Amino acid sequence: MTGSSHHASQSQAHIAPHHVVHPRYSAASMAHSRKPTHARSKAAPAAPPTGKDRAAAARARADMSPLERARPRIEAAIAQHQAQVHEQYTTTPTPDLDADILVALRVRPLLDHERERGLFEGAYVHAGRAYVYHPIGSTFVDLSLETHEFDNVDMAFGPTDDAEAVYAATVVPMLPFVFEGGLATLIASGQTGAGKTHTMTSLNHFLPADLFPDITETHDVLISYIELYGDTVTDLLNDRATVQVRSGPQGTVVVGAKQVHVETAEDFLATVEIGASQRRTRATFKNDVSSRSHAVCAITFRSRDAAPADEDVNGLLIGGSMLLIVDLAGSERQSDQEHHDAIRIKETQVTNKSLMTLKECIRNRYLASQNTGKHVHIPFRTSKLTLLLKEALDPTSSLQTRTLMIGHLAPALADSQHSLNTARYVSNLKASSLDHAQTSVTRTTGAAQDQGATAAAVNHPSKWTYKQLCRKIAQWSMNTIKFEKIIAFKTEHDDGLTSVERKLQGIMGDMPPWLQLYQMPLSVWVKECAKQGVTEKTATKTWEQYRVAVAAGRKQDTAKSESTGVLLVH
Ligand SMILES: Nc1ncnc2c1ncn2[C@@H]1O[C@H](COP(=O)(O)OP(=O)(O)OP(=O)(O)O)[C@@H](O)[C@H]1O
Repeated sequence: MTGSSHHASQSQAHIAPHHVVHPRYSAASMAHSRKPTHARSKAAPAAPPTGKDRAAAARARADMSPLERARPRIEAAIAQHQAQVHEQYTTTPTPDLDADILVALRVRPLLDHERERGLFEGAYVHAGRAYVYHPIGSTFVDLSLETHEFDNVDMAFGPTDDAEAVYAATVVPMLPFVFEGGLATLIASGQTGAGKTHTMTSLNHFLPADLFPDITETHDVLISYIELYGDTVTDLLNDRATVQVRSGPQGTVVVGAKQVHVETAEDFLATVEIGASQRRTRATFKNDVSSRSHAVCAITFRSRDAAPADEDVNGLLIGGSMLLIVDLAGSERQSDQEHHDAIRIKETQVTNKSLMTLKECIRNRYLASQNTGKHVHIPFRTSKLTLLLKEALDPTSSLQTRTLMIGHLAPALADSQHSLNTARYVSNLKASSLDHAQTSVTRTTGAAQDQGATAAAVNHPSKWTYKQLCRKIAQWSMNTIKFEKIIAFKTEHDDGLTSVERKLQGIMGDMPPWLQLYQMPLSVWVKECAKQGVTEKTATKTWEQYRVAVAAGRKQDTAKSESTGVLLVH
């Protein structure tokens, strides 16, 4: 395993200092660093490029996305950041496997077809931490990279960590807990094509070797396999018969779900294989066999010494001595749907709705864990998925539970927004862990906490007044740039509407000055500054300082789980 864990109590202590590096690689120096000179001197002398060659090269460049064009510079900046991270972190902390909530991130390898499409890596794992690089800026010239470090995850797996390593770190430690009557839940989340099914299938593949034949001496092993699509729940081990998820006096029951008794490793594998083959899949832009539904494989270990199962329960009761393996449908963004037909758009909406409900439950679980004394409602009943996961996620569950969410990240830099969403999703779940909340509360109680929170909020440029923003720009540019001449503060726009009215009418492009500046391409900024007689060097330096300030402010805002920095890609 490349990485592993952090005790919840360590998550703040481990926040890295603000990673800002200025690689300042020129295209020429990059060429030097990639090709050793002796190699070039041995090569046959190249013929000087003709006009035709130059035109072809220009055409090829125009066909490339800004990211592809900037690839050498981006990769150099990332390599430099990674070298820094290696120096900074040399050990992988051991996870606290007794925590009620554990979270992991897994970055899969880049696939051949992705490489062929010119995609390249933008996610990384080192020493139990996951890093996501996120490009900012819309053109080749003003590109920079944000670095996002996730250090409150319990485990992090990189592309070279194989399925067996993931199984050994996640499932194996859960087994004694399950045999002692606990409910262990493993949930795979992440964007479509990020590797959720790949992981969950392999966990089921390794499991029988650790169970059979010994387990059969003391326990019956029963498998149920169901699929959730919107409010429709289907039994994958019973010809896709419709079943119902209900909450009753005994707990959550999947009424009518078949429980298949397996006695050997072969039986186990064959049953799981049948269930998996019955899943609803469809080709999406990102994945040829995308799972368009959530799948839940429940493995119950019924002790022969225990009282016989409750005869009133007709189906699967989510309870103790159970391993729940949950493969969520992949999340997709609006932009991924451009290639979809009407059916797939509908599927995506259904999927996204249930994922949003799960997110809301996680958010409210976090609020509930903050010990504010207020009752926080967690809307488990809003979707079948969350109702089914209620016991696993409800802090007031009467069962002994351990829940591990593995967030899956596709490695491509082009997928960084998805990767950030997934990493934040699991980070938020970790923050809602009862163990984590207790340690945070003891470390940050009282006034110190309030002052810290206020300082963080004030530090982000979005929280500065317009005057403060102008003053900062003046200060960084040694009183040469008058920001108010570049971006005016207007409460009224040219169309006579106020900001609020524009917002209500959904008029786009109504950005506050701090965001206008953040999104302004460097070339435009330099041109505007030149009108005031400011040199390109001063304008560029000021622009860079501002982006660093935005990243630093954001780092403090999200200090619990994520630290950010900026890599300037030159
Ligand atoms: N760790 C890995 N090593 C090698 N290949 C992987 C790995 N993870 C995923 N893949 C490959 O990536 C592709 C997509 O994986 P998978 O179907 O598991 O994604 P998914 O997240 O379940 O997608 P969806 O949500 O669309 O169902 C598959 O071809 C799979 O074999």
